Amino acid sequence: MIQMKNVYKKYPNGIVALNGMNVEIEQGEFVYVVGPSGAGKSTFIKMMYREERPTSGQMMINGVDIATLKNKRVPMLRRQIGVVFQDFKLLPRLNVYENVAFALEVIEETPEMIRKRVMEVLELVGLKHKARMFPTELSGGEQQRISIARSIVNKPKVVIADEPTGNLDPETSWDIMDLFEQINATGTTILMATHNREVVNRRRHRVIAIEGGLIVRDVAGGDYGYEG
Ligand SMILES: Nc1ncnc2c1ncn2[C@@H]1O[C@H](COP(=O)(O)OP(=O)(O)OP(=O)(O)O)[C@@H](O)[C@H]1O
Repeated sequence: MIQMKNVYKKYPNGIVALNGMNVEIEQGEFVYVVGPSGAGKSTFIKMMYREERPTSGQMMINGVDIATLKNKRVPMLRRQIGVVFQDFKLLPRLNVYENVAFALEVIEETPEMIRKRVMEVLELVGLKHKARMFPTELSGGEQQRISIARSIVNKPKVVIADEPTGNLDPETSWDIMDLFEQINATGTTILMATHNREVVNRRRHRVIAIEGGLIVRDVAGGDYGYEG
């Protein structure tokens, strides 16, 4: 479970990105985070995997306050959380297999276990046959599939996605959404910041709308709610 209590974030340049946020997200929920540009969506999401720290307030994940978590404990936290970005962030010198295996190799799993699990997630995203290819040889949609495979290889409880369909055409975006729904159906929490109105309106889930660093709307099965 994710719980934010009075989370306030002021960047060193003086900008207040989060202005006292309170939210609770239960295990297994699918949550969209929407709002205008600069509203604080990315900052909100970055709090969840300790990419940024609150200036004040509590940021709890499964009972642990990650706002005050010691740096040496952060890798442990990140193992429970998968992250997917708009621009994929695959390592260009590693092939598909190696990109996905990387997260497991750093926690020293056995080679047999790594191989089995990597092939399993590549199969799930439909790209087992491209395991030896490099990121530059793949389409945007395929690269995003690989980054999703990488995000779930550790069997995290939560997958956090910041604009995962932002660089993809509409048709590919639906395929990517299907994958997130499939992952959610296994009990994994999905938290997704998005500007994709079509997706939010057609695949209904909880919607948290942020404006000026505050939650202005929080509705189960809500719509996108913004024009343009
Ligand atoms: N690293 C940073 N240093 C200073 N200010 C920042 C930093 N990151 C974001 N901001 C500022 O914090 C505010 C919120 O930014 P954030 O990226 O969270 O918004 P967003 O809702 O994700 O926007 P977008 O939809 O455009 O990605 C903005 O005013 C932004 O300029």
